[in-house]
Amino acid sequence: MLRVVLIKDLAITRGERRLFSGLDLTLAAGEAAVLVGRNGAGKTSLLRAVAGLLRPAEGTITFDGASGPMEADAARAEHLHLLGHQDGLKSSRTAWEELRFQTLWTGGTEESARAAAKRFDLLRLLDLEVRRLSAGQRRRLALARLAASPRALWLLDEPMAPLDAGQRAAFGEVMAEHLAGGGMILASVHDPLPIPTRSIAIGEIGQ
Ligand SMILES: Nc1ncnc2c1ncn2[C@@H]1O[C@H](COP(=O)(O)OP(=O)(O)OP(=O)(O)O)[C@@H](O)[C@H]1O
Repeated sequence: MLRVVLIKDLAITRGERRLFSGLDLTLAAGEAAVLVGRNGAGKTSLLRAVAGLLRPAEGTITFDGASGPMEADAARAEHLHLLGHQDGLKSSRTAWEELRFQTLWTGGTEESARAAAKRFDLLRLLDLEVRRLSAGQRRRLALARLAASPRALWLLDEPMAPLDAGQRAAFGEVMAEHLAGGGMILASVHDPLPIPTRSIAIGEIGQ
């Protein structure tokens, strides 16, 4: 089980532009941190770097388990879930086919997929093709997939954006349970999350 993510002296460059440098961040089991900053500051880029999809210009990102350092590729493959702006859902499958397939693929069970669908009020929508869902419904399906999969580190890129007030509250409860179970959350946000978090300013002077 992943217990700690350590980011040390990180710098990220896109094209010719240095987005930030000298970023240090430690995230331990049970903790949530939010990345805040203007549009284009580099919040998404940082999440992608933690997920291993973007190579930092400088610095290190390392992962520790209960018994010490973990190999980074294995830690990412087995313990991390990135939810980006694009929900990453296949549009021609039904909501249930997609939720079931992806939950099983990431180590969950049919029961956990069904429970997550209920949690995000998706039961009436499960027979619909993904392309027929609204933006908020698609996000709820992506969040159900997240909740149904046993992954310790949630990397969330503006997860609340298309959700209505009721669904934001429901997702807040799911996040709180994830943290209480030893999970970790690193999220890019423009609006606060409904859980206790630490704020990390991205792209400020000195970074
Ligand atoms: N492939 C790329 N090549 C060059 N520049 C890129 C590339 N991808 C992103 N960028 C630039 O990197 C910068 C940071 O983008 P990023 O998506 O990380 O910002 P962000 O803080 O998440 O912004 P927002 O709040 O708008 O979502 C932006 O200026 C963007 O144009």
